[in-house]
Amino acid sequence: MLPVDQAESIIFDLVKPLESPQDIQTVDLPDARGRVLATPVISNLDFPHWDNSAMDGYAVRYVDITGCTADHPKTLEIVEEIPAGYQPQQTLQPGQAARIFTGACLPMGADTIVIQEDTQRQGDRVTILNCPPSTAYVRRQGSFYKAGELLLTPGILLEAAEMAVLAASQCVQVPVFRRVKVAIFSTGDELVTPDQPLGPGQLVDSNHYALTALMQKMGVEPLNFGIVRDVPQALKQTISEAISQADVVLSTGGVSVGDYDYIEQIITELDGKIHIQSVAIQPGKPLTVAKFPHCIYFGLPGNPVSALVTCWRFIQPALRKLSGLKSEYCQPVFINARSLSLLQSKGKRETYLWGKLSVNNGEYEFKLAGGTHNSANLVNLAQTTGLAVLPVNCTQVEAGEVVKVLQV
Ligand SMILES: Nc1nc2c(c(=O)[nH]1)N[C@H]1C(S)=C(S)[C@@H](COP(=O)(O)OP(=O)(O)OC[C@H]3O[C@@H](n4cnc5c(N)ncnc54)[C@H](O)[C@@H]3O)O[C@H]1N2
Ligand code: MOO
Ligand SMILES: [Mg+2]
Repeated sequence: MLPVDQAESIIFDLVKPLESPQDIQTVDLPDARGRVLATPVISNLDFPHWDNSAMDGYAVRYVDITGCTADHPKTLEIVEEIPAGYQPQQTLQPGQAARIFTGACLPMGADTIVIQEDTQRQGDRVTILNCPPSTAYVRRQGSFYKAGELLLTPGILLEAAEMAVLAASQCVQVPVFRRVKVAIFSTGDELVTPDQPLGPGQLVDSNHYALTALMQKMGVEPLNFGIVRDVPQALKQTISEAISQADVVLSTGGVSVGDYDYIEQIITELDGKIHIQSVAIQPGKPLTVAKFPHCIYFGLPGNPVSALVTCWRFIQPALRKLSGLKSEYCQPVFINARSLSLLQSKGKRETYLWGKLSVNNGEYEFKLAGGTHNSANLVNLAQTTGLAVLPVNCTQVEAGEVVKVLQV
């Protein structure tokens, strides 16, 4: 049994991120959300594009109003009104001001904005009652970003803020990495789909739904290979198709030591190289990891909790790396939280106990899910947001103590 951290680094090293030109595609801007940026984005626009006003008020020449106060006000002639989107026509001369609004271009000659609250208007004249600092409320062209500099770096996930940056820089065709293809199948003679009647000893293939949902959430492309019987020939057929079509294969079941557990044997027959056969993790011990020339194979344990916990712990970070995300975005997130519950483990394997991670009065808390903690019990896995981690040899964490929690 490999320690969890060793298994983690073997998996991470096996994964080679998408980076070749064939892995890059161009998508229309509206379709870029949730994708990973593949090449640097550089804009030929300055941000702000022009000197403009940050407030509604008057554009002035600072020299004209220096030192003025309510007791010693200064009156200026208004020569122009400049709403946003309008190109100023006048250059301010001594003693002149322009009415200006937030986001509107600064007229030539102006260097400072006086907010309208500090003024009094009389027809085409304005009296300045308070002198702001020089250059107040002026957003200078290029002060946020200079054209030609790096705007967005590759390997980032495109979400709301990045979409705004792309749109603002008029990047309407976005270079992104293609979606990673993940083949999913479940193995077991006992399995039926949710719509089939349950015969004696049968069980619904819930793993398919768990894994597909997680893959959809991650933005990868799941390929559904269905349920495969515990028949070596059928398994061999499915595995060879899956490894030829996908970047990653996720199967569940058939990786333990039972007479119907064929996965490792078939991987070997198909010339896959097995790197991991079991991990000192509870649940999830028989996790099997193998490499084919163009594909990584994860044989997840069949028990529903074991399948999902190994995915959260190992597969999600690996898929992030494969998708082209920078390594700083790939690591699992662990949080120190105060446990509200007594946590227990046999101490032999690194133990993951499921429950709710939440924040109370600014402090993270972990509450163990009620009911039975058994790798076959998927019922109390619902609503899990964190997995408390008890290291090997740690058999108990008292309620009130701090525990490391994997955020899921
Ligand atoms: N003698 C030993 N037996 C077992 C060991 C061991 O070390 N020695 N390890 C146990 C552990 S730990 C686990 S985890 C399981 C893993 O078993 P497999 O990966 O071989 O999975 P199966 O035997 O095919 O199924 C296990 C369990 O899960 C149910 N299952 C399977 N597929 C699905 C599915 N798609 N959806 C829902 N449930 C599924 C299946 O019915 C079994 O109950 O092995 C232990 N045994
Ligand atoms: O590893 Mo198994 O998942 O303990 O049941
Ligand atoms: Mg088995």
